Amino acid sequence: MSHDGAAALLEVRVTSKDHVTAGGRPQRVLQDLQFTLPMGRAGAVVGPSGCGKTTLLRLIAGLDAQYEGAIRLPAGGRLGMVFQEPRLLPWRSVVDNLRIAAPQAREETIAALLMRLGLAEHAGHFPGELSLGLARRVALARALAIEPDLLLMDEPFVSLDAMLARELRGEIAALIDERRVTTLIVTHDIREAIELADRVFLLSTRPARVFTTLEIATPRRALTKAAADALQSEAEAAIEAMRAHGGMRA
Ligand SMILES: Nc1ncnc2c1ncn2[C@@H]1O[C@H](COP(=O)(O)OP(=O)(O)OP(=O)(O)O)[C@@H](O)[C@H]1O
Repeated sequence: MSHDGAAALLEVRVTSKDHVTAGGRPQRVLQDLQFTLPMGRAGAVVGPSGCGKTTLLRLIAGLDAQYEGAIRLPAGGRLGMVFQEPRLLPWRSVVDNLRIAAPQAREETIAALLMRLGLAEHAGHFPGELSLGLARRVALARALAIEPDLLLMDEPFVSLDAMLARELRGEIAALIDERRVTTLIVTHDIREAIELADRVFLLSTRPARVFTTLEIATPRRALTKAAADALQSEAEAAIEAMRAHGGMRA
């Protein structure tokens, strides 16, 4: 594998990735999985439960180097990551969590980020005092504080109630537009992906590959319900066709 950062886009080409099962046998999780995402754009990876989405994100983040293929990060190569679990330092306040992650960030930048994400009044709170929704916001603020060249998010709305999830989705969409940060979001929810991304990569069942890419041409803010419905139908038809072929190339 190779993992370097000098491209004008995120380029992912995973020829193969195996995990070892509890019984000690190799299990192919990803095979011939390829996609690209231009700088400043948002991509969403959508796939069935257990198909390998988190595995893919870990390869892109450089947390797992055991794969065949090549991954090139957008120029700069600085990564911000929001995990499913917020993973904040429990013995540090919200503002300290940001300061520690981004020691070079100016105090005003950190204060502005906390304000922007509705966290100003929680700056002195400790992670244990926060709801999951707030902790996710802190994790997002922390990832943005480092001014990443690539922002990776793994199921940022999972386990939030519908209203909170909608609210956070709107915030993230606005932040992506404002900051033009190249963003890759993993989700199992097609509608969520269509509403957030410029490009949606649909993954097959295991071993996962990208079997369809949806281009969301309309600017995010101008996406009408009718246009989102049409894209969702297109995605669902592609998934049906993929399943009908037993996960093989349709
Ligand atoms: N470290 C590991 N060792 C062995 N098997 C693993 C490891 N990590 C993941 N797996 C297996 O690889 C497959 C893909 O897991 P992964 O978590 O990447 O899928 P996912 O699409 O993110 O799932 P979900 O939608 O449930 O979050 C699963 O069968 C999982 O059990």
